[in-house]
Amino acid sequence: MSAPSTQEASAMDSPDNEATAEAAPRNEAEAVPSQRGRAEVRDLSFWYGDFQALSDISLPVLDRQITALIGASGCGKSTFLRCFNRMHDLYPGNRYQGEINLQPENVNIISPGVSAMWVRLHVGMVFQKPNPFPKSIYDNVASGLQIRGIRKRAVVDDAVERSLKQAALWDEVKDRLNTPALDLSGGQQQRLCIARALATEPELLLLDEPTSALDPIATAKIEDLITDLRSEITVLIVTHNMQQAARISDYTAFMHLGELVEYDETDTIFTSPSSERTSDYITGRFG
Ligand SMILES: Nc1ncnc2c1ncn2[C@@H]1O[C@H](COP(=O)(O)OP(=O)(O)OP(=O)(O)O)[C@@H](O)[C@H]1O
Repeated sequence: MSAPSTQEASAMDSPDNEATAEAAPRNEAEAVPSQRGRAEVRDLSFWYGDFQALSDISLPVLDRQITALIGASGCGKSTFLRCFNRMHDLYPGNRYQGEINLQPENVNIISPGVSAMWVRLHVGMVFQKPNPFPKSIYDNVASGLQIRGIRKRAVVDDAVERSLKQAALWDEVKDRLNTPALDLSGGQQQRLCIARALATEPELLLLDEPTSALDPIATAKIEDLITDLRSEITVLIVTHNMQQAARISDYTAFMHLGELVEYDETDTIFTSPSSERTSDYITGRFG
């Protein structure tokens, strides 16, 4: 990762950013075993204008683990995820409160003193619908590196190959890297978007229902690649699919009406949740 600018460095040094990975988790996060946090969310609230969409959420996002966000439609899963790459900054009137401290830099990434561009270079995001640029396969994956000023051909070539391999797409595209990305199938396009996000070696990868637009075979390939990435990268994934959360995640956070109801190891959430609301949701009694 490149060093942040002076302004960003000073933001890191500010008292707002004193939380550390080892700091004692609070609220729901207390159930979590001691393990290194990639990000620590503390008392996060968020407003769309006058509407409060998130209330006082605290949880850790553990390093090189897959954390799933589940909950009924409108509970705030996407709103929560989008705080991590400052997507909400694009619209005036939106307001954050609290902290999301990214490690190892120990930067509160929702602090106004930290640039959204810096955050997006450290936190990658993949959306529900595949959205490749209308460029070649190679240029799609190389785009994030170019934004970072990395132009040396050999370095970019290596990063493109590594990322496409990580996204389990290399074997299918290695002989046609200069053909249009939009000629790929939907499932291939989504794996390309994952490769594009991985190319800048993000500390955290956000996935917002990455398989909801895909058929079961393409979905299985994406699930396999996410679980293969587990040893290398930290993943935060929104999913409507309970089976998917149970299959691929290590930890699960259940949200309801903008609040975090329960956060625990995925096995515990699905076999013996402590909240009746969680139990009702995962057994299909509501939502
Ligand atoms: N741009 C916006 N302006 C105002 N309110 C919004 C905006 N986007 C979302 N909301 C509201 O914020 C709440 C949370 O929405 P969000 O999309 O985060 O929920 P979700 O759990 O991701 O839902 P889904 O599973 O249906 O995608 C909802 O009440 C929604 O109507």
